Amino acid sequence: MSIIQKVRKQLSSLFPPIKRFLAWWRYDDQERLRNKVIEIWIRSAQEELLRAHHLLNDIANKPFYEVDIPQGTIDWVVRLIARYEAVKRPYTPLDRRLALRLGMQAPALRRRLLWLLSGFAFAVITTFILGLFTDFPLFHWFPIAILTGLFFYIVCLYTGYKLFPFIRSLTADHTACEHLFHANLSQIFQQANALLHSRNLKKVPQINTALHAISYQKLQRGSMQESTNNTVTKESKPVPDFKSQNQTLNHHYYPMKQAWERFLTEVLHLKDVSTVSPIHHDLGQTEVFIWDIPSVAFTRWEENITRIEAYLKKPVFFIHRDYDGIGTVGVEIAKQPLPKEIHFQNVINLHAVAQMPESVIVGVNSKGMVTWNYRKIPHGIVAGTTGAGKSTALYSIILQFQRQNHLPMFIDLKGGVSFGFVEDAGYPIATTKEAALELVKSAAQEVERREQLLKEWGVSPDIAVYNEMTGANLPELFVVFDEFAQFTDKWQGLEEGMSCLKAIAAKGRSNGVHLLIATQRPSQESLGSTDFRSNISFRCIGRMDSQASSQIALGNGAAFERLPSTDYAGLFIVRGTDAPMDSLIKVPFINDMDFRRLFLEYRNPHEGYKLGHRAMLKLKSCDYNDIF
Ligand SMILES: Nc1ncnc2c1ncn2[C@@H]1O[C@H](COP(=O)(O)OP(=O)(O)OP(=O)(O)O)[C@@H](O)[C@H]1O
Repeated sequence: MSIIQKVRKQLSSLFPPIKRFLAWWRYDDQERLRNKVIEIWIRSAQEELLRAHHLLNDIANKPFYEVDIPQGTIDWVVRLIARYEAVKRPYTPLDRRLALRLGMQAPALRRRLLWLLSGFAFAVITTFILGLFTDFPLFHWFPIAILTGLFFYIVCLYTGYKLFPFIRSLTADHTACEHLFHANLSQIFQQANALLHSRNLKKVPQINTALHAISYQKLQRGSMQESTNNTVTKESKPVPDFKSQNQTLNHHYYPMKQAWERFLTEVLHLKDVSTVSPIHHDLGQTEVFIWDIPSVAFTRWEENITRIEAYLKKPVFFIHRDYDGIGTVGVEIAKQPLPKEIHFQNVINLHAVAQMPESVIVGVNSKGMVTWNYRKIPHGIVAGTTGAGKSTALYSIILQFQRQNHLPMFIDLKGGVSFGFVEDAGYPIATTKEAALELVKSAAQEVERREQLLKEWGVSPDIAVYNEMTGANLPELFVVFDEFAQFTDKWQGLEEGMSCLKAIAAKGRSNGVHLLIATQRPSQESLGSTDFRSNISFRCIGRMDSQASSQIALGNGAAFERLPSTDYAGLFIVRGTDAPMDSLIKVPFINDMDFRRLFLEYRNPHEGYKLGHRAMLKLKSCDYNDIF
């Protein structure tokens, strides 16, 4: 081996760590800091709630006359739970001072120091060079150095580490906070809340006092609001009073009475509809009409969702077969239509999303965010006619996969028009059918390899448990098809490709290999056999241009009948999410440029991961938490 080759070999072994260091320097600083802030935020909220829960537990285990805890402490517990009940997000611990302190301590400080030093060095070198060639008095270097240092420092303030927009986005982004709350705190909160309202604790006079104080305050606040509302709407028409808690038993007047009566007579062909009236429950964002009409079967309500929406001019949220277990049909109506457009940045906080490793946000319905848990429902399809917003839906899901450190792999047979750039961030992409076949084959091999690994380790259920037990870092893989029909056109590799896809669809869940398929026109041919289709249970279906396509995608005509024929961009019917079946959602909008920018901000942490091979090149992730 010549000397040059030896040197080159030595140097090449240096490159990966240098590359990794540069990637860390460029991409991870803010990410890590934000994750840390969120972690601290959640942890302190958790501690708070746990303290409250333990205290309530203590009280519950004592006879009520032996409770000698000061009233102030009990007030604190009751208020804490009431506050979390009203606003579902962690509270004060994320104050500006804390975040700022964190921000100042870590990378920002380091970066600013670097700028300052470079400014200083620059000034010294310049004055020295000037001194060499001219009779520039050298003692001037000191004020010049100070000025240049200051200049660089100001530059870094503007271009460097931006913390405030993050705080603003985190505190303003209520939905994301709610999601964080739901993922991390809801269980402990519910336990504490249930305990607080248990029969045992209601006997404790101190708790009663605290509860009364809170409800009194609420009442006062309510009456104040009412009086302000009255002054504002003095001239408006009187509104029927449905305030009595959350239901009305007024059988003569209920909201949308005329519309309902028309629906009952014209669609359900009932006579004398004035004698039937629903019980009305107001649930905040939605309202339920509970109908007790034995002659109308549940399926007739379900079949007529589109008509109900047309008569009431409001979207149906869900039809309950047995509302509250009282054997009657409950038609839940959203009070407001879905927003015309919601922007990705306002709904999805990528830093919060990184904390929820099993699910991604797909969109919002009338009650809030709708998520897809890909560990439970491993494969998905996004379909819709041209302009339905499939790409947008894919973009927001893919960005979330990426931030959760999973490994999306792309098959873009339009020659890489949509996803070609992902290569720049180190993600695999196939742009020809042959390459696609290779990718699909190696994904299927990966399923087998992982199956083997799980068997060897005796880990029965899934790859997440395997990772936890062995300390391995096997990423969840997502094979994303941009337009599936292009892959399933007749060609010689189709049969082999489809059999690999079937294997992934059947065995991918426990092995962490997923399919996400986008297509314009779902058909028998383009979606393959029924058993393949039935394994793809997450459905996100936009407007379809025919009843038949909707039938294939959803098993009913909803995507053709229920979704409007104009202005349908971003509206989807979803299945396999945490929302009720066939929920109508709006997908957040993100344009191509923003998607590209956000995607390229983050480099593939699993670069070099060899699919289907036993030996893997693992990028060892550094634990930079110690900077705190
Ligand atoms: N969530 C959304 N909210 C509002 N408008 C949207 C949304 N998604 C998409 N749109 C609008 O619809 C247009 C088409 O969106 P997109 O390219 O995602 O559709 P598509 O279904 O992928 O279409 P094609 O199949 O032709 O590629 C966008 O340019 C945008 O104006």
